[in-house]
Amino acid sequence: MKVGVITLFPELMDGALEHGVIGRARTKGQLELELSNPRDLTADKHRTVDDRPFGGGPGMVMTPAPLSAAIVSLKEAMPEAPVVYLSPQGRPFDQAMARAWQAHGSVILVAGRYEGIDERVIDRLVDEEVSLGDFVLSGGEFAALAIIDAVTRLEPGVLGDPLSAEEDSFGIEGLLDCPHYTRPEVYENQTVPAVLMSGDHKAIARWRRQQSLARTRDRRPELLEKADLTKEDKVFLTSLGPSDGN
Ligand SMILES: CN1CCN(c2ccccc2CNc2ccc(C(N)=O)cn2)CC1
Repeated sequence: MKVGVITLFPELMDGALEHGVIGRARTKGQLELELSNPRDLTADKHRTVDDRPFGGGPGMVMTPAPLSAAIVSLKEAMPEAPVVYLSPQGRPFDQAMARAWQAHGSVILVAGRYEGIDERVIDRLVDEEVSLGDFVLSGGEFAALAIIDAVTRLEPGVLGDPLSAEEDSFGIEGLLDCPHYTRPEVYENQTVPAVLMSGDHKAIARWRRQQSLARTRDRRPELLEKADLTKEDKVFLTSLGPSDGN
């Protein structure tokens, strides 16, 4: 997987992607990260990357020239990669998008700062505007990091057990994950569901599936509409009483 990121804070991106699963994927060459800083592509002495907004108003806007130069430099290195701008105005990011970008093999992410970027850069160079959710961040970097993590996990060989990428929430046809337990068997007088201690793998799989179904119905019923449920799933769901919301 090749990921390009345009950011004014390359060290922030680098540092956050040196650890754990993602750090190992970089070491193993499963994830290639290419960063481009618009400040390095400025022409003036003060290395200016922002300016006041036309029409007035608070804050600053990222100027088009250095930002465009940074995007073009990564497009040259990754000509097939879609250019994705992270912003609250974007299409909601989801697991399907992560799978699509992993399958495509490369993506260029534009992390905005200030009040945003000059619209002419979006018109000319951005293929897609994407949002992590309805909230505001100081910059697009943390949104880019979340996307890089979600996409890299799907790269074959990155996760020890390939099934766990599938078993993540939204991996099992979009159902929420079941509860997890580990040692000690009794913790603060709380025990572990007996079925998990039974060694009956069929019963354990059924319990986990039913927990996922019940949780999804209680917390995110709209996801159930999109999930492809078996007959047994549907029988179980009808057997549940009114949702307790947890
Ligand atoms: C104070 N301003 C900071 C800059 N910001 C802004 C505006 C436009 C583009 C990028 C940003 C960077 N912020 C992001 C980015 C993504 C998300 C998301 N939901 O994916 C939330 N926030 C607007 C607000």
